[in-house]
Order: sequence, then structure tokens, then C-alpha cells
Amino acid sequence: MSTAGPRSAGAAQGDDTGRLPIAEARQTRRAALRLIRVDGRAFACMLALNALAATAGLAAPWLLGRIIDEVKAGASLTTVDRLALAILVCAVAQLVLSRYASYVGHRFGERTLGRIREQFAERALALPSPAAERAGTGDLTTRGTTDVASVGATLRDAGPDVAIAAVRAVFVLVAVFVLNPLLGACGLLGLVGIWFASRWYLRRAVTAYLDEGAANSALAEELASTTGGARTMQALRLERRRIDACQGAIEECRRTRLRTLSLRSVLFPVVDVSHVLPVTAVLLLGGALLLREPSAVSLGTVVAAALYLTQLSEPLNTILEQLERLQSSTASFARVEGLALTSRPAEVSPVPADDRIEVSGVSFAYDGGPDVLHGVDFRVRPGERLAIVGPSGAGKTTLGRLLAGMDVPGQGSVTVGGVPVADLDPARLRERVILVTQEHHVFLGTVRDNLRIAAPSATDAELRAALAAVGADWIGDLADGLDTDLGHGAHRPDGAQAQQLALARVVLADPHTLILDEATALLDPRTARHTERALAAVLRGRTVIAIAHRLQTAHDADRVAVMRDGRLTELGTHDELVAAGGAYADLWHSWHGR
Ligand SMILES: Nc1ncnc2c1ncn2[C@@H]1O[C@H](COP(=O)(O)OP(=O)(O)OP(=O)(O)O)[C@@H](O)[C@H]1O
Repeated sequence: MSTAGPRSAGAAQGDDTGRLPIAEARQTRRAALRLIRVDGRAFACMLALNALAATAGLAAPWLLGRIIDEVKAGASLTTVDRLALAILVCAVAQLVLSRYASYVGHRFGERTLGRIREQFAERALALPSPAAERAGTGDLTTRGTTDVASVGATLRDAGPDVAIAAVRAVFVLVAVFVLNPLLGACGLLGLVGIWFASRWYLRRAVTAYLDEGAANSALAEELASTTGGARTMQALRLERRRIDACQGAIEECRRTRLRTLSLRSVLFPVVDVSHVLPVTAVLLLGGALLLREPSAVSLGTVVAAALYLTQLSEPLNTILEQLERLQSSTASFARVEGLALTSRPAEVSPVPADDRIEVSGVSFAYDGGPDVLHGVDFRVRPGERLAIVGPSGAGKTTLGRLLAGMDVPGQGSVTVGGVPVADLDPARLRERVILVTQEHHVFLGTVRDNLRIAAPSATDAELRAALAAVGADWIGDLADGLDTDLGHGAHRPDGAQAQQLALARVVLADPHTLILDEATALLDPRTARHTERALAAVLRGRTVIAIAHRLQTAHDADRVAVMRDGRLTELGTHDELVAAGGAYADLWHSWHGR
């Protein structure tokens, strides 16, 4: 596919609206070349077949010119028949070769589209969570559906068609030059109009199509949040505001579409007129030459040159008609490739020296707001169990996100084995640190599918052991056991069961550090204690940082960190803190009713 077309510098960095970045022209071009190189043989085969088809297509006008000259010279009927038969053979050869070329091209397109889809899924999953949260689902969904589909259509149809047409156009032009350089130059001059119109269009089209894509994403985002939060809107009587926001997004979509339409409405009429010009120019020049200097050119040559240039209109039309699609899918491809700019390349990911976690002078603010963490300092020894307690809004969850590498501190550092956690690539990070929150997604599929996400090669016995470790005894009551369909299937897990599945995944992933953010909050107190005890047994020898409201969790921990207003105010064992008589001691005594 075409990768032409610039994009304003800085697009790759995303923008401050939080939208995902868009690849620049150079990056898009490199990505397209990489995809071609992966399936280079099929691509080369498609080009070679096209070249052969174009060569076969060149024979007819030349042979027709020969027939005219032979008839003028008084040749026999047999000679004319032979030349006519040659035209037929070449036409059939061209048909067969170009059919095969487009078959090879379409297969290349399908395979490449498959690769783009796989890459997109991998990149979307590896997206750093702050980027995914800021971008919202609308942008990501539009890129994964509309944009990938647009690239797919180009690869399947427009790409191979344009490749065939481009090869044919070049061969036809070369053929006119070989026939007669003067007529060739004249024909080429006739194409100047198309060249200028295309350049004018190309300069504007990528930006216009990128704007259209962004407007589509924004509309999808507005519609998704309007339908998702419909009840809340109704309850708060905010419908009018949502309707206005949607209308604004629709208006922006309309404006960007009108812009691309106006570009097309200039390009196409210019092109239609420009097609006639080279043929007319060659006929006029050829006619003048025949009248004034008959030795310079034969009638057959002029006819053949005019026929060649008539042939040119078909491939040029194909190229120009598809230009719009190429531009729009180039913009789509730049948006799809933009995802690559958000993920860190695995090869530069450093390896932690050990499992020690160190938080040094950490301050953090959400999106340019005020600091919600101020100079937090502590170390967690491997195998230690640390509980973080504090009132609502103290910064416990924020600290948990920094420890899990989901956000990067504004100042200071959070390291594991000397390496900033946010610098670890997602796979390595998962081996080291996992954050378990109250949000648990149950994936469509069986219990086994849901668990193997964490450990693809785990045996059934290992899966059952992990479920037992988190107290998920209900699995034993399911008729199909690990084969039970979850979601739309036979069993719909409730909140507590979804949480146990998530915890079983953690057991299987086997990270050295686990950050529990109210991980057992949805379970009833008896089940919660059971699960916590089971987890403690499974995670013995591992580091556990538990963000908890329940003081029992703090009591069971090796040390307790007390947070208040974004600061670490106390740190020590339960007994030390109770003895110190500070905020923790007050909490503990009030919990015990003393
Ligand atoms: N996504 C966000 N954007 C902006 N501010 C945020 C965001 N998340 C949290 N905050 C703010 O950061 C501060 C710390 O919040 P945080 O959720 O970390 O506290 P917490 O101790 O975990 O509270 P809770 O126990 O209620 O979950 C609060 O002032 C909160 O309003």
C-alpha cells in the first residue's frame, strides 16, 4: 500500500488530549516496508507476474501498427492473419497473467492483513494502562475496527489493483518512447495536468483523512460514553449536555467529510479531462509529421502510439480512483501503527538484579494536577508482607499503581532490583509484580481458558491446585468442571467467584511481588479470611504489598505503612506502631472499641 503523505511533526508523540499517537509518514513507510519484507517472495512474484502481463498487453497496439504498415505496403492476407493471431495470443496471455497476478496479490494482502491484526491485538494488550485510560475505548476501538478494515480493503483490493495498474502504465509509456521518442515526449507532456492535480490532492489528502479518522474516533467515544452512562445521565438530568456533546462530534465528522469530498470533487474532473490530452497531442503531432515529413514516422507508428496512450487511461484511472482509498488507508495505517509508539520495545527492557523493591522520594500528580503523593520513601524486602493503610484519598491506590509500573512517578523512583518498574516490558513486569484490584474481568470461554491466560502451559492439576489455593470450592459443584463455559454459558460467576478466578490466575502467574488493592473486598468476611489465609500460604516467600481498609490485614502483615494526605506518616511492625501511640494506634484502638 502507499505510504505517501506527510503528517505534522510531533504527531507520533500523541497530543495533550490524551489521544493515542499517530505514526509519522517515515514510520508508516518503514512499517509498510517491514510487512512487505516479511512476505517478500509473494510480493516479488506479484510484481513479476504483473510485469509479464503488462509486456503481453503491449504487443497488441504495436502489432496493430504493423498490420497498418504491412497493408499499406501491400502485404498478403496470410501476413495480416498471422499478426492478428499474435494479437489474440497476447491478449489471452495478458488476461491469464493478470488474473494470476491479482490472485497472488490478494493472497499477499490477506496474509499481511492477518499480521496487522495480530500486531494490533498484541500492541493493544501491551498498551501502558495510563495511555489506554487516557485514550478511552472509542479511539482504540475505531483503530482496531474501522482503521484496520480500511487497511485490509486496500491490501486485498486497492493495493494489488494499483500495483498492476502502475506496472502497466510504466510499460505503456516506455513502449511509446521506444516507438518514437518525440511522440513519447508529447504524450508525457499531455499527462502534466494529472500530475499537478494529483500532487495538489496528495498534499492535502492525508491530513484531511487523518482529521476524518480522528473525528470518527471522537464520535465513537461520545456515543460509547453516552450509551454506557445513560442511566447516570438521566438520574442527573444531564441528557441535554450529552446530546450537545454528540451533536458537536457529529458536526465535526460532517465538516471533515465535506473537506475530503471537496478534495475529490477537484481531483476527478481534472483527471477526466487530462486523459484525452495525451492522445489528442500525439494525434496532432503525428498527423503534422506525416504531412510534412513522412519519413520521420509511419502511420502505423502514430496509430500504435495513440492506441498505447488510450490504453494508459485505464491504469491511470485505476490509480487515481484508488488514490482516495490509498490516502484514507494510509491515514488509517498511520493510526494503527501509532499504537507501536506507545509500547516499549522488549529488547531495551533491562533485567532487575534481584527482587528488592525500593521507593525513593516519590511524588506524583495526575495529569498536571496537584501532587497527590509527596516524597514517599520506603524499601520492601523480598518475602516481606507490607500493609498500607490510611484514610480514603490518602494515596494508597496511587502508590499501588506506581509500584505496579502502571504510572510513572513525577519525581523520585520506584525500582525493582535497581530497575524502574515502569521501564520493564509488560511480560517481564508480569513475572515480577502483579496488581490485583477489585475489578475482575471474566473472559468468555471455559474456566480453563480463563486460568490459562496467566499460564498457557499449566496442566489441569495445576489449575485445580491454584483454584483450591484461593478457596474456589464452587468449581467442584460444576458438572463440567474446568470445561464449564463462563459468561454466556452454563455458569455466570458472581463477584466473589470472579475475584477468586483472578486470584487463581495470580497464583498461576507466580510473580515475586503481589500488590493487593482491596483484593478480597468483595468476598464475605469468612470467605475473605479464608482466601487471604490461602493466599498467604501460596505466596509464602514472596513479597506482598496489601492496600487494605481492614486492620486485621495490617495486624497479620510484617510491617505497616500508614499514609495520610499523600505522605508516608508511619512505618513499622504492628506492635511498634501500637506502642508508638500515633495515628495507627488510634485507629487500632478505635477498631477494638477501646
Ligand atoms: N485518576 C485520577 N485522576 C485525578 N486524581 C485522582 C485520580 N485517582 C485518584 N486521584 C486523587 O488522588 C488522591 C489519592 O487517591 P487514591 O485513590 O490513591 O487514594 P486512596 O487512599 O487509595 O483512597 P481510597 O481508599 O478511597 O481508594 C485523591 O485526592 C484522589 O482524588
